[in-house]
Amino acid sequence: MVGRPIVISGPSGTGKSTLLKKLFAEYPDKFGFSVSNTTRKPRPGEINGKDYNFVSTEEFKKLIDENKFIEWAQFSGNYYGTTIKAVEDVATKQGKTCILDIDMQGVKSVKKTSLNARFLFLSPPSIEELKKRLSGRGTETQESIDKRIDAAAAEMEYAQTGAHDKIIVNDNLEKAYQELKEFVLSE
Ligand SMILES: Nc1ncnc2c1ncn2[C@@H]1O[C@H](COP(=O)(O)OP(=O)(O)OP(=O)(O)O)[C@@H](O)[C@H]1O
Repeated sequence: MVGRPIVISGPSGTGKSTLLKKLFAEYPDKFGFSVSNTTRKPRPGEINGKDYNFVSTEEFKKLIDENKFIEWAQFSGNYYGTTIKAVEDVATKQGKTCILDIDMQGVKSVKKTSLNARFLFLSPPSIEELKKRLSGRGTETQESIDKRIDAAAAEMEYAQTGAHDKIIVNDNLEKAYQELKEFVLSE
């Protein structure tokens, strides 16, 4: 059965990608990501509707004006964004439960739509541990780590307001994965 969309959020470096990778590997037919819209040109091998929904800048701007996006952003001259329809399509076209990996602003935005999503917050055991993971991942500069730690504090504060249906602390990966499975399979 296709469940309500599931929104997973939490500070950068908490382990969302790691846990979702495990989930998709174990349940390839049950869960799916939405396809983003972009105005960037397709790279060789990229398939429209699968890798991205490739649209013109004009079309993209029209979707912005019509409030069709959960979130959108502009990077190096191109627009990228997730539409409400793209989330609905995961259920209607792929027959899967949609999983959205987004930040606090995205969570607030989804709450304003009619998507009727379930919200999961993944928390690091502590800010200290989060710093360690971000450094250990080796993908960020010190400046980027500092920025992510600042944003983490705001995310954690927001989670205290009861905005989520479930909070999982990722102190032990296997334990966090079991809790994640219990939550996402409970519908
Ligand atoms: N329970 C855990 N214990 C120790 N390290 C972990 C644990 N879970 C994840 N990690 C490590 O922490 C780092 C950050 O994890 P990951 O990249 O999955 O975070 P993320 O939340 O997806 O971040 P972003 O939002 O920036 O994509 C990775 O190097 C990962 O291997």
